[in-house]
Amino acid sequence: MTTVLQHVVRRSILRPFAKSFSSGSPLVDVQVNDKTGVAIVKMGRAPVNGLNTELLGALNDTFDSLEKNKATGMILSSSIPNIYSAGLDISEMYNGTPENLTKFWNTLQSMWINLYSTPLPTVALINGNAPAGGCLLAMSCEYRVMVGSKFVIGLNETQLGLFAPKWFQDTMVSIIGPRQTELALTSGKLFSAQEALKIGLIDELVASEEEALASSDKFFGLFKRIPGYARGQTKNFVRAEVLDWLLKNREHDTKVFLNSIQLPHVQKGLGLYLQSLKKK
Ligand SMILES: CCCC/C=C\CC(=O)SCCNC(=O)CCNC(=O)[C@H](O)C(C)(C)COP(=O)(O)OP(=O)(O)OC[C@H]1O[C@@H](n2cnc3c(N)ncnc32)[C@H](O)[C@@H]1OP(=O)(O)O
Repeated sequence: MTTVLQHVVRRSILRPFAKSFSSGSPLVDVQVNDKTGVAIVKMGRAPVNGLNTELLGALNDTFDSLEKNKATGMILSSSIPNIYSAGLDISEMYNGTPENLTKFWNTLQSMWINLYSTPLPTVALINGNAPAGGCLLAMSCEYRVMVGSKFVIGLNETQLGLFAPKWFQDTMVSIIGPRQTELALTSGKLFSAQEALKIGLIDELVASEEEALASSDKFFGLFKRIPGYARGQTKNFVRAEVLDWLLKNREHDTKVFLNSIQLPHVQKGLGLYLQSLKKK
């Protein structure tokens, strides 16, 4: 079993920076700024950046490669207008075989572990709606900037007859605290941009992507004179408790997911929810 400390040390080693970069997937576009070394990673799985096994795997590979190629920071955003991510692809969870469901969940776990624990400074540039898994992606970054006030963000799983897994919940608790998380999660609340700002679920609300990029630059600028090793260790110690739970409980977490998602009433609810989305 990998402990948090082994994980931190392994991932904090510095390597030389390469200027060009390809994500290797048509679903993820990566542009690295030659001057700053900051990578803008844009999800582009039409129509709504549903997080299926392929997109999750492509994100995971991208995070790995950015670290190996020594990017200096990462902005996680979307190339789909008005959508950050609609969260987990419900089609993957509806009528899935145990094998496919297991692969899907394990890929999600790996992607999250990589994103949550990366020593790179990370910004979520939230340029669209970010329900459920979309909110998880944004919350796993260190700084959140939302562009425009018309979008919503939150963990709405209970509205689908599901529950946010412990590590989704813990990630939110680390940002807005247990009281607000309990209120939000039990009611499946999707926060408006203004509400999210007020509660601290997002750090900034700006009017344009240009402003969001300027805010990101400012955030990355905080670390100009901080040695990467010291920053990375500090980040991971702050995040250790949340991360450690999943590192130690991956199999248990997968079993809980498989048992819950295959319950007949849960499957029925997912089917109805999918239908309601398609009927719109
Ligand atoms: C124990 C289990 C734990 C884990 C549980 C869950 C975690 C999750 O992440 S579950 C996903 C929760 N997500 C949502 O509830 C969001 C649902 N989607 C929306 O609210 C809207 O689609 C959205 C606001 C994101 C975008 O709205 P529109 O731009 O108006 O698009 P449409 O609603 O017309 O959707 C277009 C197209 O995409 C399909 N779609 C939408 N979301 C999903 C999804 N999460 N998974 C799969 N497919 C999705 C939707 O059905 C439409 O399909 P077509 O009609 O076939 O084009």
